Amino acid sequence: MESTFKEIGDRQSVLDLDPKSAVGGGVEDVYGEDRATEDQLVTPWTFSVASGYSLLRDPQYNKGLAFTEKERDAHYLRGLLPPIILSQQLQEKKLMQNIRQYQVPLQKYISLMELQERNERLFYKLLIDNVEELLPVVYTPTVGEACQKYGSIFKRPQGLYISLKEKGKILEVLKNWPERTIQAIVVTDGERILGLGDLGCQGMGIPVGKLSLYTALGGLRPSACLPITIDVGTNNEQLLKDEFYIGLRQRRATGKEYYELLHEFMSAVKQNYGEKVLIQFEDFANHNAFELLAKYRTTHLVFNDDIQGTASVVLAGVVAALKLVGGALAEQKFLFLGAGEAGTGIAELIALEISKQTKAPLEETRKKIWLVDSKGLIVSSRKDSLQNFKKPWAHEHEPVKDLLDAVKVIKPTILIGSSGVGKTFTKEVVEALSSCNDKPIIMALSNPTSQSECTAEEAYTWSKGRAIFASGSPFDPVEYNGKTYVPGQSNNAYIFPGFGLGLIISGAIRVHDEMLLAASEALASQVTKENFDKRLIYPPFSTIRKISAHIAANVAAKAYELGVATRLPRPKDLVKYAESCMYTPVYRNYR
Ligand SMILES: O=C([O-])CC(=O)C(=O)O
Ligand SMILES: [Mg+2]
Repeated sequence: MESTFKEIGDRQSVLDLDPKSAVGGGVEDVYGEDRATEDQLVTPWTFSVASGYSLLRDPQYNKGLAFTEKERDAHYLRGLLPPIILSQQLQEKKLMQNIRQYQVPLQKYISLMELQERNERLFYKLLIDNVEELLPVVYTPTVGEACQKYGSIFKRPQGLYISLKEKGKILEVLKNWPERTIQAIVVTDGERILGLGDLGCQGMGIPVGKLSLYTALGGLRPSACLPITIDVGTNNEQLLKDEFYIGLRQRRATGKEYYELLHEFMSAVKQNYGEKVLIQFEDFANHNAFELLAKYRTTHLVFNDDIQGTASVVLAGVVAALKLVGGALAEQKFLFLGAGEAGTGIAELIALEISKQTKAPLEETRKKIWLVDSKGLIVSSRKDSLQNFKKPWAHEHEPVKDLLDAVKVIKPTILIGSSGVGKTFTKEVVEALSSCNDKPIIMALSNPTSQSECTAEEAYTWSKGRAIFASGSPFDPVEYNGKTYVPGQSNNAYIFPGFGLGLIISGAIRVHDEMLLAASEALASQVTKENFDKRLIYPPFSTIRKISAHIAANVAAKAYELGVATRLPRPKDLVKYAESCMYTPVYRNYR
């Protein structure tokens, strides 16, 4: 960055960023051992610029109309801005007014992405201060539509694209990224974007959105986050025919070709960024997701958000819901629609937790959990034809052809939708579930909203107001029989930002399942009496940074306990430490 500025012109100024002006006394955007590295990179909070003009065009440093008189004098900004000076607060007010004028969610998305590319601190300030309103814009459901149209709304690359063309050169490609200190990577191959299927290279919207949440909800520095899309082609015929499609125009590479590229990628990441860089696998198709996770979890700091992040958030919701409904986890009967990453991932984590609580072997606790896939209930007679990740769930039972029949014979207390297919919790299904439960727990997890197994309104109406309901994408509160019901959002966004923060502040080098249980426990413990009184099983997103600090602390504590934390000595108060490490996007003063 420094050299770029130096090269542009002959005039130079030194931007001296005053650490005292930042909330947290200047420790805000550095973590543990990386603190030294980061300080070296910007020592002492200084970098050179050629002109105010380039300063205004650098999203990391630009403050727009918030540059002070002194800064305008010192950094060649005179005349480049209108005379007025706005506070960050007023800038926020103006932006929110603008965004609210847009009726179409995608327009809001585009304007927020433009802000991110123009003034990063203002983007994050806005997102943090208006998280409940803006989360559905930068994240599900709108991000799904953005990916579908990414080819036409794409303006500037927001992450790294690694395609088959880069085979043999991935290390060089990583070096093209301007930031050297990377702490978190979210990577997709675009094959199963939310419940929308194969969007190929246009899946980039997902790693970009997830990493925005890493910063806004979990406090990671934006510059330490790297979104990556691996492009091995797409099997989406529509995209292949689309003249504006931005990815490789070929069908997906599979088998050896696919795994060699992925292996080169994983090795290059470790070589370039070290073993403490976190790699989050996101929205891979089932057939690769399980294999990649199994292969790399013993050599890299990785987790799969759809398998493990989702599992952790759902377990937390179930534990909280049982406080409303009564009964122990081990007494519940679970039925899933969908036996892919989310379904089997959640099922396994629940079985693990029951096993931990009751000391019963995992093979026994799994028997409380039943899964339905597109061919009906997963039962032992189907075992030979099942994919490996489904086999643990093939219990002894007569074949059952569909979800409705499965609800009738299994009589679950908790129904979980993880199929990626919308409108599958029909009136009959919800009524059958409600006929055997006073307070049926329904989780319709598939995203975006169009793929939700049912809507909040349907769940409350068909259960006659008795359901405890949560969904992957947000729904507005519902009026039913004069009462207002507020649905919960059971989305891995509650977990991954704090989870990642916990891994990073402890210098963890591996992810273990116990760490996911620790995250889940921390989230469930953040549901207050006030939330329960409203029948909420998750705390509101407005308190997410506090929640993330608690999750991070619990995860870090577990990492130390398991001996996979490398940041020594262990900070005494991990919650305080996590909070002190979080990036805050308040403007800094430039001397
Ligand atoms: O992105 C989300 O909203 C949750 C998620 O991981 C998915 O649906 O794949
Ligand atoms: Mg996902």
